[in-house]
Parts: sequence; structure tokens; C-alpha cells
Amino acid sequence: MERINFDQAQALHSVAATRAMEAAAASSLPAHALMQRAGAACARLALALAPHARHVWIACGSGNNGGDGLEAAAWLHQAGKNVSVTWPGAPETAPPDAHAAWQRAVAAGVVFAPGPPPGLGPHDLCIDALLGIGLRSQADAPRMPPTALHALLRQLRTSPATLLAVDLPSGLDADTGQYAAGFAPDAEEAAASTARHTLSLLTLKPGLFTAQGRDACASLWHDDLQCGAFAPAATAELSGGRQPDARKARAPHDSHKGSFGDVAVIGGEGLQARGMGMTGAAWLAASAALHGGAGRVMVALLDDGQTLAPPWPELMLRRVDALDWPQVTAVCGCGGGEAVRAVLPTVLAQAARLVLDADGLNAVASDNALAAALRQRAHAGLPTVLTPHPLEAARLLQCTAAQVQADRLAAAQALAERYACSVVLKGSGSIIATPGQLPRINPTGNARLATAGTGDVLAGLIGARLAQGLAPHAAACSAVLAHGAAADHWPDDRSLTASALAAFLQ
Ligand SMILES: NC(=O)C1=CN([C@@H]2O[C@H](COP(=O)(O)OP(=O)(O)OC[C@H]3O[C@@H](n4cnc5c(N)ncnc54)[C@H](O)[C@@H]3O)[C@@H](O)[C@H]2O)[C@@H](O)CC1
Ligand SMILES: [K+]
Repeated sequence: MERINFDQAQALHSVAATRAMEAAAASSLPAHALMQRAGAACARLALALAPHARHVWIACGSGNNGGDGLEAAAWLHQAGKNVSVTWPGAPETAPPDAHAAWQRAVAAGVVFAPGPPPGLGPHDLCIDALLGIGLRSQADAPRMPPTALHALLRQLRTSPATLLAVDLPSGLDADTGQYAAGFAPDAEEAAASTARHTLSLLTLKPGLFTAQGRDACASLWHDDLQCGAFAPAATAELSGGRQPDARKARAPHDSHKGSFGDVAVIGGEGLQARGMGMTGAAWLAASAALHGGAGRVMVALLDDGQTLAPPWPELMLRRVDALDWPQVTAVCGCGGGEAVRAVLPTVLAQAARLVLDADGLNAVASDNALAAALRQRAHAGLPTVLTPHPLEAARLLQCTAAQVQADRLAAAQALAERYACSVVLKGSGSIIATPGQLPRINPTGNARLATAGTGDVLAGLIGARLAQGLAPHAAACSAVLAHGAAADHWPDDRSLTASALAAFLQ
């Protein structure tokens, strides 16, 4: 068993891949062995998390997730714990493994009760074994009446005792990280200060790391039930570990500023165009590119030459028509407003490498010719990274932001395929997708990044990584990881602003 620290690369497996692994492992093991291992792992972690628990209450569902809970109950009872189980399932309808687990729990003398024991306190432990990877939409006529299941889930979530979820927090979709309808915690449940842990069994699932998954699983553990050899090919991977550092890798002693590449930030609509000055976004992207290690950073503002001097002397002002396209990595769109449309045909056709952000993406979404020009870049061998947030992704895919969020991995991959380029779908557990590559989920970052301008900073940093010579997928993964890590290491006594974040990057 390992504790997941969110700083190591990990292989992730979908429900289908996990089922395949389960079937392969089960066929070479004695009957019920996998579930016994799952229950034992759960009991071991339970004893470690709540060694002084006076009571352990286990809420079990009617499927095999409930079976894991029943197995854990037998183990914990044998370890001398005061265990009670609530199991609204029935032996005659339980799947075979869960039925065998129920028999073991009964034989061990486990107490069955309709609800939690009275007086559960912070030293005690609750185990959520209601639903695992068998979660279906309500329409699939579940065996347990949803109201009973929801009532148990509410008692688990609002109890003062430590909460351990078996395999998944119940109601969370293992593939997408979204709660099924009716299962998201309400305000009171979300505000409960219970310590929460999740023990993922056999595999780590993508949904634990993106969308609502990160908040849902809280502290995460993994046990492969000694079946690692049966793991199929990964569905996705978690970014982590050492990322390629283009600057160190490429830097001979006689490096000069040209060795690290030129970034040109194109954006920042001027105040006079529509009464909304957005040059700050371009400066933020430029600052991030500079601090991220680009050799030279140029800024082409879309402000009709109103700005005469950059805010930092390291930055160079350029007109769009004076950029040396074969040399530059363009970061285009930050604060670009409507003005970016006029320059996009040139940028899309000529920029040697491109990060397209914000208003650049909105322009492509609403203009077929620009969309075709974007696709054409791949045919011309010109690398591109798109950096949409969910609403921008929805515009590009002609769907709603809710549909994007409902399956972030699929949405990012669809965008990457549609435009034949790399895509960073921002949000909790940012997804990086590139045609022909395993999608990545980024584990770093936190709610502090939900402030104006941090997206511009990310675009600039990806630009720096591209300019340093990394391929688009690697550049995007490295920059997203570093951007989130900067927020994770942010001093508690300092508020995070985008300009301070840009200066904090490496
Ligand atoms: N079979 C085995 O050998 C193993 C099973 N494992 C456990 O088994 C789990 C998967 O078991 P199952 O496939 O039985 O699935 P689950 O136990 O996750 O869920 C299936 C049950 O939940 C009900 N249900 C599904 N969606 C519902 C909804 N929206 N509302 C109300 N009820 C709903 C179904 O009617 C069914 O009774 C894993 O998550 C894991 O915990 C692991 O122990 C690994 C080994
Ligand atoms: K569960």
C-alpha cells in the first residue's frame, strides 16, 4: 500500500481497464481471494488511521464495494475492534464475492445494525463501502433504494469520525471525477470537518485526480492487492516526478540569449478600441515567459501603438509586422479582445511554434476560416498548444461547459484530435492531451490559482518551454506542473497575484 503524495508520476486506469485487471487476476487466484485482500487492506489502513477508535461503523452497499466493507468488518472484528455494519443489501441478491464476505462477517460475529452507533466521536472511524466502480446513473434501477443509500452517505459525511472510502468516495465516477446526479455533497456535508481518506483498490483511477475528484478523495492511498503484474496498459497518466528541464539539458557553457529561444506575446487590446484596456494580460504572459527561462521576450500589443515603453526593461516592444516568424514562439490571445482576430491569420500561418489562449481561442471557435488555418498548422509541421478553460473548450467543441466538465479527459482528447494539436484543459486536475499520446492529468495547483491573470501566466510559461526546445506535449506538461507547484508552495502569509506568480516561476 502506498500513500499518494501527488508528486510522483502514476499510471491511471479507467473502469474498463480496472475490470480487465480484476478479471485477469481473479482467474488465477482462488475464489474470493481478491475481495479478501481488499478487505484486509482496508482493515490495515483503518487500524493505522484510527488506532484508538472505540467504534468502527461500516456502511456497505449491495454490490462488491459493500463486499469489501463486509470483509473489512470481519478483519477488524478479529483485530478486537468494536465493529458494526449497516448493510441494506440481501444475501440472496448479493454478488457471489459479496455473499461470501457477508458469510465471513456473520461467522466472525460482526454486529449488524440499521444505522451508526450513537456517540461516534473524532477518534472513531466510519467506512464508506456503499458504491465503487459499479456506480450507474439513477436510471439504471439500482437495487438499493436511492433514498436509503443517500441517507447513509449523509451520515458518513457528517459524522465527526474519520471517514475512509473504499475504492472511491461513493457516488464519484471513477472515469470522469464527477459525482453522479444526486450524489454531490451539499453545503453542510462539504463543510463537515471530518478527516477523509480514500483507499483506491487494484488501480488508480483518472476520476480521483480531476474535476471533483481531488476534493472528494482528500487523502489518497493505493493498494494493488498484489496484482500489479496483471495491470493492463494505462488509460492516462498523472504528471509528476522530474520533468524535462530544457534550459539545463541544452545549456552549454557558452550559451547566449538566443540559445533559449524567442517568445513573442501577441495580445493586450488597447483601451481605445472598446473601452476595455487588456494590456495587463499580455504583460503577465511576457513576465512568465521571461521568468520561465525564455532567452528574449517580445511583446506585440494590439493597442495601435499607444504604449511606448514596457513595464520591465527586459521586455521588447514589437509591432506584429516586425516579428521574425520563423524564429519566434508566439503566445497569442492573452487579453486580445476583438483586436486579435485581425492578426490571427498571420499568426496561425507563420508562427514557428504557437500557444493559443483566451480570445485567440474564442476567435477560432467562431470563425471557420481561422479553425481551418489552425488545423493546417499540423499539416505544415508547426507545433501548437491550445490552453482553454472549460467554457472556451465548450465553444471550440460546440457544446456546453457542463458537457466538457462531465468528461474532461474525453473533451480534451476530442479537442486535440479536432485541431491536431496539444491541448491543456484548465481547471481542477488540468488535462494535457495530444493526438497519439497518453493523456496526462496534472496533480499540482490549488484554489489560489482562481484569480485573474493566472491563465495568462500559464500561457507565457508554456511559450518559454516551447521556445527552449521541448515538444508541445512535454512543454505543456512541464509548464502546467510548475505553474501549479508554484501555487502549492506559495507562502501562507502572502496573497497570490498573477504578477507575483509569474515572478515566482522557474
Ligand atoms: N469482485 C472482486 O473480486 C473485487 C471487487 N472489488 C470491489 O468491487 C467494487 C465494484 O463492485 P460492483 O461491480 O459490484 O459495483 P459497486 O459495488 O460499486 O456498485 C454496484 C451496486 O451499487 C448499486 N448502484 C449502482 N449505481 C447506483 C446508484 N446510482 N444508486 C444506487 N445504487 C446504485 C447497484 O445496483 C449494485 O448493487 C469495486 O469498486 C471494489 O470496491 C475490489 O474488491 C476488487 C476485487
Ligand atoms: K465507496
